[in-house]
Amino acid sequence: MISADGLSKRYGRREAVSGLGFAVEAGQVCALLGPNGAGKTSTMRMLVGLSRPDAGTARILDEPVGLGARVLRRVGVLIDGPAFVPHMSGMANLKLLWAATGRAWPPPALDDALDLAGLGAAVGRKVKGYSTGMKQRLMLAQALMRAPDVLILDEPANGLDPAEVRALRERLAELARSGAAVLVSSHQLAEVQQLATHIVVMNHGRLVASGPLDELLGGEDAHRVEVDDTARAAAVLRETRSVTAVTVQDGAVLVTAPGLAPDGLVQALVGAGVGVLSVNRASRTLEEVFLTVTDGEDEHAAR
Ligand SMILES: Nc1ncnc2c1ncn2[C@@H]1O[C@H](COP(=O)(O)OP(=O)(O)OP(=O)(O)O)[C@@H](O)[C@H]1O
Repeated sequence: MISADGLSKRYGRREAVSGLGFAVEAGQVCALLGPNGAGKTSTMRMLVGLSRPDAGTARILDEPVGLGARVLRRVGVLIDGPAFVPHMSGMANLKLLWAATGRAWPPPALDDALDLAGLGAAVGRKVKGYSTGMKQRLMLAQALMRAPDVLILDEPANGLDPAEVRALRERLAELARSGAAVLVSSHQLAEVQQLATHIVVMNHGRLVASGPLDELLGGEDAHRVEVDDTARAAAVLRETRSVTAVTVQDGAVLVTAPGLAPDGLVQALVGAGVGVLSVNRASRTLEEVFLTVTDGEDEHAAR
């Protein structure tokens, strides 16, 4: 539903996005992650036709994207924020933005979108009196009111309080369940871990990791094994069939072994004379994965 193929963008001599490729299918909530300046916003702008790639293609629902492309009517977008007219009410601003689509008022999902925005009577007040969070929620309402098949949201949780973040998460999950493809950028890794089904991680404009969240976190194939001799255990496991990765960390051995049950690991170790104290599932946090694939670059979400 959303695809980037060889997407590249330069600003002067700086290459903001380099040969980026990924896809988001219907039913997926994909989080686009990366340290500050990694190229997330530049990528999203190209995906919705707000800027032209220097190379590569952006497609939505199998159609190439460009400024004013028809397919964009089916996309809910929150990037940089729409320019609300400050002396008009929230509702009048929504009407104005909707008028640009050439379709009759009201939009198909207006009530749900307003519900999520939770502005209540304030939707009738002038936007210039809105707080940052209220403006952000009005922006979300404009992205969601069209009942989009595709959502592309740049840091949608910015300025929202925890209850609002949760409501947003639930709504995005609901939209994905009903067949939408959702791409969100975020710095809030703990939040992303609860929301995303897939992740794409960028660093310095390039793709550094992508795939289903479960797989990237280790899934069922990763184990943490406590033994009496980590060096020997690591050597034995590296020679064991099905084992694809072995690392020693904090006095334990982390093993990835697709298709091998914990019993198999214990047998291999005990058979080689290594004492096994415990074997547990070793899923990593998204923060650990993020810091590993971005070489620990500053990430303000790590707070
Ligand atoms: N219009 C522009 N002109 C010049 N340089 C730009 C422009 N937009 C972005 N850049 C540069 O391109 C790089 C990628 O920026 P981008 O905003 O896409 O990153 P980001 O991952 O969204 O960052 P953040 O998480 O801080 O929002 C940065 O080095 C940025 O300074």
